[in-house]
Amino acid sequence: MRIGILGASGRVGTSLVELIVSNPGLELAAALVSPGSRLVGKPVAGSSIEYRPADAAMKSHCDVIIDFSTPQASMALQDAIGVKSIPVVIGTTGFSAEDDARLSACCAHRPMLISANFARGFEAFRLNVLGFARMMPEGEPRVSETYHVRKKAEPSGTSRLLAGQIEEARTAVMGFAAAKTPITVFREGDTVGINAVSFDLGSAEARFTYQVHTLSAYAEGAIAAAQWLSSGHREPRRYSLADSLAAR
Ligand SMILES: NC(=O)C1=CN([C@@H]2O[C@H](COP(=O)(O)OP(=O)(O)OC[C@H]3O[C@@H](n4cnc5c(N)ncnc54)[C@H](O)[C@@H]3O)[C@@H](O)[C@H]2O)C=CC1
Ligand SMILES: O=C(O)C1=N[C@H](C(=O)O)C[C@H](O)C1
Repeated sequence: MRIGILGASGRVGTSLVELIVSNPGLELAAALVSPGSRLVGKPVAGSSIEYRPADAAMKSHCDVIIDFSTPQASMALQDAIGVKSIPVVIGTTGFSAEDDARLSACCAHRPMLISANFARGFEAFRLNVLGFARMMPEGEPRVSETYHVRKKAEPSGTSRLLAGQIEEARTAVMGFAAAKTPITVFREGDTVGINAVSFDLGSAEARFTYQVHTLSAYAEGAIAAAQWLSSGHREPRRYSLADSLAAR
């Protein structure tokens, strides 16, 4: 399978490149970086290709593209792909509501799997949190996150996803609009990712914590999703991580 990476010089992109070039069953077809990157034209270690600016995406004959870049770069990739049917896995977070709507519209042309968190086990963590929220809707939820200091101070896509889905679950059970779930943001050193959810029941409290130790957890999950998305004929629509895990 020929994989293109958008954001190839980033934290996750670097891990993706390493995993792909060390897997004989995979081929790195494109390593796409910022147009002004000092890496443009330089060889990608362990491969036969060079780092290329993102607008070279469509000259690379990829079977699938994996994107861990920025919302702006990700949307520019969609414009570059146009109406072509190439499958795309998107890990980039921080999209505006308008961008997210445009991504959904692009799914009319190609299958796209979009997830705020590809790490192994995150889906099980998410489902357990929502299960608790549905069983104990009176529990006051709080979401918190700890990431590396280079991540913006605003809540992560993961926290926004958890907070929003907890609200939806509680509203559905209680029959009236649940309060917004508060999110507390911590930035600490090189912390890869700690996501925590607590439910205060007054006389008791439940806590769920999910910690990612290495960036490869995200990269492994994204590659597995790309293999699923590009295997067999996938209808051109928007897929979630849950879709790929349920069908394995
Ligand atoms: N869904 C998931 O499981 C995960 C998602 N993320 C998200 O992925 C994104 C990237 O995260 P990191 O790798 O930590 O960030 P990073 O800042 O280390 O890497 C971003 C990469 O995008 C590249 N880039 C920026 N503008 C570009 C452009 N115009 N064209 C091509 N490439 C461009 C940069 O050169 C860099 O290589 C963030 O949105 C982050 O929230 C991060 C980890 C896990
Ligand atoms: O930037 C990160 O590191 C991560 N970003 C994603 C997010 O915004 O949720 C996924 C993961 O939490 C790590």
